Amino acid sequence: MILSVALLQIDITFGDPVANEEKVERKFASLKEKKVDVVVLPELWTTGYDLTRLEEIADSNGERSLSFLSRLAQKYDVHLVAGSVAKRTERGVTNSMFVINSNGELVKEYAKAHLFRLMEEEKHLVEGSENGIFELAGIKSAGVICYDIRFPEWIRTHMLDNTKVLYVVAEWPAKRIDHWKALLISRAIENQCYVVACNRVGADPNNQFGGHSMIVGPWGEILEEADDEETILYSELDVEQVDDVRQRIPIFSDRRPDIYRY
Ligand SMILES: NC(=O)CCC(=O)C(=O)O
Repeated sequence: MILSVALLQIDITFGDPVANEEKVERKFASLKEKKVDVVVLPELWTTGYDLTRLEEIADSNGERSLSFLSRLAQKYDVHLVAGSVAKRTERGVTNSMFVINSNGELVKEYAKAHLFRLMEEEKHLVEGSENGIFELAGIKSAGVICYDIRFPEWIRTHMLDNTKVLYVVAEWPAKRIDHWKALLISRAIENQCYVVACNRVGADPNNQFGGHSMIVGPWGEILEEADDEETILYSELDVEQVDDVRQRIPIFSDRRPDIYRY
């Protein structure tokens, strides 16, 4: 089975959900003529890291973003791994990913589990504790958010039941872009899965963001990589390749959880 993906590597207007929705709408209109199965957006694409104004700009229960995304999914007949948005909930604001199918239905919601202190997330956001596993386009998949990729044990938790595609949405700064690339390739090799990773570009008052959105294959090969400009990155994933690699080096059946610490 071939899965065709399009990653919207965009700049994000700081603290301005309306401007960001307008941009995303324009990007959808410019998607290639050929059929795309899944469109991926970056982390916190409605607000950016304008965390001190979340009181004002976070999305109440995600309602506004869900309605916007659901309309786009239906209009363009695509599934969405819709980055993440600042969602106001009863227990605080979460950094939440919405996965929406082409009928406009919410398939999965995942709240970022590991908050990133270097960008002061822990002062303004509350963490999630549920996994990001879902099925999309008939493929067992998982989604995580940015800093989460530094936790191989969390990613492994998502990959144990034959998950084949790992989506990563991010606002990863340029100064650590070498870590971004190495971590994505490592997560693909050690889990023998596709990694579909969408970062943002541009700057906010505190950071310059690095782009280099990537699609990595289950053998660790970079299939597509963007530079640090706004772009739409396309790729076609041959999902059966995951089974081939897992048969060649059967790490999942060779694991020794009886001797591991966690
Ligand atoms: N938005 C994030 O979680 C950034 C993570 C990051 O920059 C890192 O180095 O990790």
